[in-house]
Amino acid sequence: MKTVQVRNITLGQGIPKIAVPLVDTDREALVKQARTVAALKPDVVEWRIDFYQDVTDYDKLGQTATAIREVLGDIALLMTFRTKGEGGNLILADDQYFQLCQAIAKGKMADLLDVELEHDRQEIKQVLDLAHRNGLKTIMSNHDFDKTPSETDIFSRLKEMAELGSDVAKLAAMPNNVTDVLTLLTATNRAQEELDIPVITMSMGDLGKVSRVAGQVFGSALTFGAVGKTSAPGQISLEDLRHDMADLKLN
Ligand SMILES: O=C1C[C@@](O)(C(=O)O)C[C@@H](O)[C@@H]1O
Repeated sequence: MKTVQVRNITLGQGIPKIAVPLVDTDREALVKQARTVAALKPDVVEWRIDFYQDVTDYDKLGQTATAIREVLGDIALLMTFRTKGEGGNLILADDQYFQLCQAIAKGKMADLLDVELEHDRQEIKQVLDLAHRNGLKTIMSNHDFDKTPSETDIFSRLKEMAELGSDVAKLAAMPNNVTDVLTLLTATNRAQEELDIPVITMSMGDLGKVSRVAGQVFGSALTFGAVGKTSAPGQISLEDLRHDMADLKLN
């Protein structure tokens, strides 16, 4: 598997990296929370801009990104607009979604840009290319909040992300039983063996918590941990995650 370097972290190597989401709605609260999170030194901070009140005002978005960036020091910043259908907070028409991604890339607002798979594939390719030309790395993502797709489906979605040219492929799915958790883990293991980009997966909810701590065993390169508010069901606190992952570390 190829690894991906972002600032001083290497995704796809060693113990999974930890990303902490920011879900506040205004600049002041975001900068305050970013300061609290930065002091805890996670590998990545994910700004969930679908919660930000001025997300469609690109000047304000850029200014807030700069303000967050200033308090993060060398911690990598991931910017994510999660659409409502994939568990996010807002609906955006496809053209607005891509305009937003383009503004983030052109403005070099982040180190990493989340791009969802369920959009027009040609537009996706263009936005990935634009991000790369502006020095951003990309994480393509796909979410199913109701169920867990089949192993073949999970694998082919992750593979498609790699084929589209993303640096990293991510998939989160909701399990309805233990077999679903195993399905996600099996697909993850296959993807990390067969794809040449790092893979991030998680099984959500309580049943899936095991997948959030055992990434090193099954092949997920990063896990999301909360400081205060969570951004998805089943997310574990940063503190517990660190503790549990240290216990499970492979030597
Ligand atoms: O894609 C993901 C993964 C996630 O949904 C989770 O389940 O931890 C949390 C989101 O904030 C992030 O964008």
